[in-house]
Amino acid sequence: MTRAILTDIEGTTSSISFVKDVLFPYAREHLPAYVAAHRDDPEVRRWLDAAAGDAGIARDDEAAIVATLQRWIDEDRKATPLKALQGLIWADGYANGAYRAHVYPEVPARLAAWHARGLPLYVYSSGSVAAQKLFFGYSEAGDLTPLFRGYYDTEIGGKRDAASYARIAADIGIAPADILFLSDIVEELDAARAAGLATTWLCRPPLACPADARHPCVADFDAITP
Ligand SMILES: CSCCC(=O)C(=O)COP(=O)(O)O
Ligand SMILES: [Mg+2]
Repeated sequence: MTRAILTDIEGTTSSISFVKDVLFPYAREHLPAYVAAHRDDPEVRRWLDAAAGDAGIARDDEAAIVATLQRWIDEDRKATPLKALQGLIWADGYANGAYRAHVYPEVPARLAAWHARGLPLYVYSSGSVAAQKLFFGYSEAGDLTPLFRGYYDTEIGGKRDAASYARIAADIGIAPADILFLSDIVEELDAARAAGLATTWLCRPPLACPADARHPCVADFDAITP
């Protein structure tokens, strides 16, 4: 029996295109000026140092760190320091109205219906928790954050690692089998299943569910019956 829902964002609640064609270019463009303006903020410094450590760059070589972060954006690297810095940069774009986060049309009503039924809803995304809260706080459908009980990012572990889902289930305090994980990425669903979670694969049009799909597969949230 489903007692909680854990959802991915990109490709699941929201289009891949919004993340890749709007959010990533915004972060890429504004990264140099943001780092220059905030290099001494403790949180920014922490993530710049972490990125430098991961990349084997001297922590005082700011130009190399910025260039590395921009390359990671181009490669869609799910590196925790990059994701944290992206979240900080995106805050300005949401606040000044440069964009609002895309959500598929049926998603807000379906989340609201599950929430009204008493099903606790959680997010697990490679985007930082701060970025997730901005995303749903400034969505095209308005502020959806009251619908969510909690948020998880890669600080709890990678999305293709079964141990991450075990940690999330333990943190939520619900048996893994009673948590339904929604994602568009089969490797994430495989990892969640390995930890004992129930899974549903979102294959958004123009993609279609393959006949031999190894997870329950749907085209949208209306087809999910938890
Ligand atoms: C929540 S902010 C935008 C999402 C993001 O940065 C990203 O890398 C998407 O990852 P997901 O795990 O939601 O597919
Ligand atoms: Mg996804």
